[in-house]
Amino acid sequence: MPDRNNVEIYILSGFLGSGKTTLLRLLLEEERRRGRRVAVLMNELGDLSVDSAAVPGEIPLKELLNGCICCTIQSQLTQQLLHLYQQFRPDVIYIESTGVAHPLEVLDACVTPSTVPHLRICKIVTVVDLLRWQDRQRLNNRLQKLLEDQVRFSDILLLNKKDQVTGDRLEQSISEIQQINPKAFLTPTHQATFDTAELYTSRPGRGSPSYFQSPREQAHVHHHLHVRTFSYRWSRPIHRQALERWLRQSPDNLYRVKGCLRLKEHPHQLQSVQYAYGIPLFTPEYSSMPMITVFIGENLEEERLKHQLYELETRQS
Ligand SMILES: Nc1nc2c(ncn2[C@@H]2O[C@H](COP(=O)(O)OP(=O)(O)OP(=O)(O)O)[C@@H](O)[C@H]2O)c(=O)[nH]1
Repeated sequence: MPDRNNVEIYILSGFLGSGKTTLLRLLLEEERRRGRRVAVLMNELGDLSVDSAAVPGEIPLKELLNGCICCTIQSQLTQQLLHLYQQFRPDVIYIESTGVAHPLEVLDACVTPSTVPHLRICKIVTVVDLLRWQDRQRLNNRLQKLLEDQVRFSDILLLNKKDQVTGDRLEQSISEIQQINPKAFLTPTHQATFDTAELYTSRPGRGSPSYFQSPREQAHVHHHLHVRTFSYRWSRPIHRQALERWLRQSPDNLYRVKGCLRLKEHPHQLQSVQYAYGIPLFTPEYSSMPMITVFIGENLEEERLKHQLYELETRQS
């Protein structure tokens, strides 16, 4: 059964000036009609939040200024999300990331052992500026890659500013973008306006969100995200070497593992585990954290991986 305390999280991504705030305004208006409790988390690169004026005063808003979620202020994002949850118990939180944020890294900042019991990452929506897309060769390689990754790791693609492009060029952009991400829902938009029903419903064939809360494990799975996350709650200490071996052999589409656990070697000491790009790191964790580890990747076979973790944990005891 879904946990009633799960707050829906939507990440709004897209390059600088693509139309994220325009989209946020639209979504807040839609939420007002639906009568849901909403909160917003905004991240700006500078020390002034220009876009926060788009959020009506009655809506709880947290701002992360002076840094990009994915680079400098990941832990602040986690804290702010938890504050929003604890203070306001909203039904939904929209996160507007900076235009240079990598969606995977924003997702990474949202999914931590302390947030997963309360928050449910629903969709990543990317607003693509069609003019910028068509002109992307003028950006440096790193930014071109970022633009493509914003397309790649998205569930809903709004090809915005369609009023600025001609029919043939629109068709060409659609085809290029579909090649990069054939799974996302894609629609050309003006002023980021689209049928928001697409945001709140799972599309057939891509599965609907499901949650597993068995006594044995409490895992939290999102089938409808292109990039998937799930968490695993450990019930006993695990051999460090066995986990390292498992991580080394893990599929390439597992991008990130992080969380807390106990190792057989020091069963009384909580450990933090961090893994990205092939290298696991264990460090003692002195704060009180649940023994939950979070897994992030693309098209992960959650059931199989969870089964392997369960085997790993029980085989050795
Ligand atoms: N022509 C045109 N302009 C648009 C459209 N959608 C948004 N804009 C304009 O594009 C500009 C940038 O829009 P924002 O919504 O502020 O973009 P943003 O992604 O939040 O910008 P940053 O926060 O700076 O990254 C504004 O002047 C919008 O009015 C569109 O469909 N067509």
